[in-house]
Amino acid sequence: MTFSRAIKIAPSILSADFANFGAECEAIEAQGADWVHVDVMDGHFVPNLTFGPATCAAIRKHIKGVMDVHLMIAPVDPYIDAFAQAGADVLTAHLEAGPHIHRTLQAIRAHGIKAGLAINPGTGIESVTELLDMVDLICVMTVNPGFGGQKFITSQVSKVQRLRQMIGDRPIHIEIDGGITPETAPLVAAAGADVLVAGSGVFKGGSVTNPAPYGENIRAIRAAAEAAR
Ligand SMILES: O=C(CO)[C@H](O)[C@H](O)COP(=O)(O)O
Repeated sequence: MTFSRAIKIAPSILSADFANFGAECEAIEAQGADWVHVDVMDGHFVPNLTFGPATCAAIRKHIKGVMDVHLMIAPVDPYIDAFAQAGADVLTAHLEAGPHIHRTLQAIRAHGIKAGLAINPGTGIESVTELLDMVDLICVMTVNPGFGGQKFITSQVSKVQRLRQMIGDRPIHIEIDGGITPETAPLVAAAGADVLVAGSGVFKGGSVTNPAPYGENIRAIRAAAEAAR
C-alpha cells in the first residue's frame, strides 16, 4: 500500500447481500471502490453480530485491492493473528476495546500490515497523541458503532479538524465511518479526511445483478468530497 491523501471510497459490506459477499466485493471494485471495508462485530463490544476470520479469508479471494478490516470486538488481542492471516491489509481496533491498545497496535504491525485505531463519537482525541507513532490510520466513527444506516453525527467534524492538525505531516490516513453520503462527505473531506467508509450510501438501489447504482453512488460521494477540498 502506497500512502496518499487522495480521497478513497471504502464501501462497507455491512450493507451488502450477506449471501453473496464474493460477488458483492467484485461488483463494488468493478464500480470504482478504492478499498473494501469489512465490519467485524461481536455482540459484546457492539450490540450486533456479523462474522469472523473465516469469512474474511473467504472474502479476501474476491478482493483485488485493499481489504480494510474494522474490528468492533473486545478483547481484540486473541484474534489479531487470525485476522492478519485472513489477509487484512489494514486491521483496525478500537481505543475503547482495551485493555492495552498500544500492545494491540504493536501486535498488528508485527504482522507487517497497517494498524488502524478507531475512536467512538464519545471519545476525545487526547489519548491518540500517545499513539501517533503506532498507527497508520485513525478511524473517526461518525455514528455509534454497531449498525449501518444511522444518521451522521455532525459534532464529529470538529474532531476530524483537530485530528488533522495533530497528525501534521505524518503518513496517517483519517478514515470516517458512518452516515457518509454526498451531503456529509464534503464536511469531512474539508476537515481533512481521506478514506470515506460508506455502507448504505453505496449499496442503496443496486444489487449484484444490477451493480450500476453502486458506481453512481461511489462517483457521487467522491465528487462531493473532492469538490470540498
Ligand atoms: O462500522 C459501521 C457501523 O458500526 C459501518 O461501517 C458504518 O455504519 C457504515 O454504514 P453506513 O454508511 O450505512 O452508515
